[in-house]
Amino acid sequence: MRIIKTAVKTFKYLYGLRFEVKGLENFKVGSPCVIVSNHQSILDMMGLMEILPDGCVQIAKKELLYTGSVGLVMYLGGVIFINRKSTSNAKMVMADVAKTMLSENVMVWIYPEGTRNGNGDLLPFKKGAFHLAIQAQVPVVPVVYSSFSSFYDRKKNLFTSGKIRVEVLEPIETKGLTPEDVTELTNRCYSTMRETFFRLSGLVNEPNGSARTHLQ
Ligand SMILES: CCCCCCCCCCCCCCCCC(=O)SCCNC(=O)CCNC(=O)[C@H](O)C(C)(C)COP(=O)(O)OP(=O)(O)OC[C@H]1O[C@@H](n2cnc3c(N)ncnc32)[C@H](O)[C@@H]1OP(=O)(O)O
Ligand SMILES: CCCCCCCC/C=C\CCCCCCCC(=O)OC[C@@H](O)COP(=O)(O)O
Repeated sequence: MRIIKTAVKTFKYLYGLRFEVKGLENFKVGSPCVIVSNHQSILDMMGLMEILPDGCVQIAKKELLYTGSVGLVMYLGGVIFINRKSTSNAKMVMADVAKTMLSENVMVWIYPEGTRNGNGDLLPFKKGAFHLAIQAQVPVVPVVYSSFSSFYDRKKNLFTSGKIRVEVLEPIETKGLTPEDVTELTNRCYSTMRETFFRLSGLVNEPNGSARTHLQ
């Protein structure tokens, strides 16, 4: 993954993107942890590699394994593949990940929205990442990337150069939590990340829950 990271980090110069990063010290939890971040597009791969800590593996949809050389590189890079369409299968894989995290002292990076989302807000979170953290009794470390909408037109797949703000938030402890606490933990993480997303993106969180730029 270190090799992939070095290679992918250079792409930002190609695309004229800059990253403004805050809170990297929050990765130093001194133990495995589950990192959760918002997911807007394939460009997130650059954002991922920009701050990816050593000894951190990612959870990906299994379809990506069958994307030729990229799938092979991901496999060799230690990416864990899940079948999003089968909750029972995904649960089994994640239960194994909880054990491996502790035995091999690795962090796990998951996109709790479960899919790319360029709508200028966060999708409701899936609960797998939070079950994993509670099963392994490790902290959740939220990471938020500002909206790409200021420089990336998803429909035309075109983008100009731009700055992406990234914030690593305070770890959320799960020691002592049980599966009954998953919904509360998910919601707490969701609201903290959504608030940060609007702040970093210069968006105002309308009372009815929608978002608009404060420039409008
Ligand atoms: C030069 C070029 C080189 C290039 C090289 C390559 C460079 C890149 C390398 C890095 C690659 C990074 C790749 C990133 C790719 C990212 C993706 O693919 S994102 C899509 C895949 N990821 C996810 O989907 C993760 C988020 N999803 C989940 O966590 C889901 O919860 C799930 C585990 C998949 C289950 O799906 P679903 O059933 O839809 O989810 P829920 O509604 O949350 O759960 C339903 C139900 O089940 C309960 N539950 C969920 N998980 C668990 C569990 N682990 N244990 C127990 N119970 C679980 C949950 O609580 C719900 O029940 P409830 O009664 O409603 O509470
Ligand atoms: C066209 C822009 C190209 C920008 C290149 C940026 C750097 C790319 C680095 C490596 C390229 C290969 C990365 C392969 C991993 C792709 C990750 C990804 O974004 O998969 C989508 C998945 O999460 C969710 O799938 P869906 O949104 O549900 O379907």
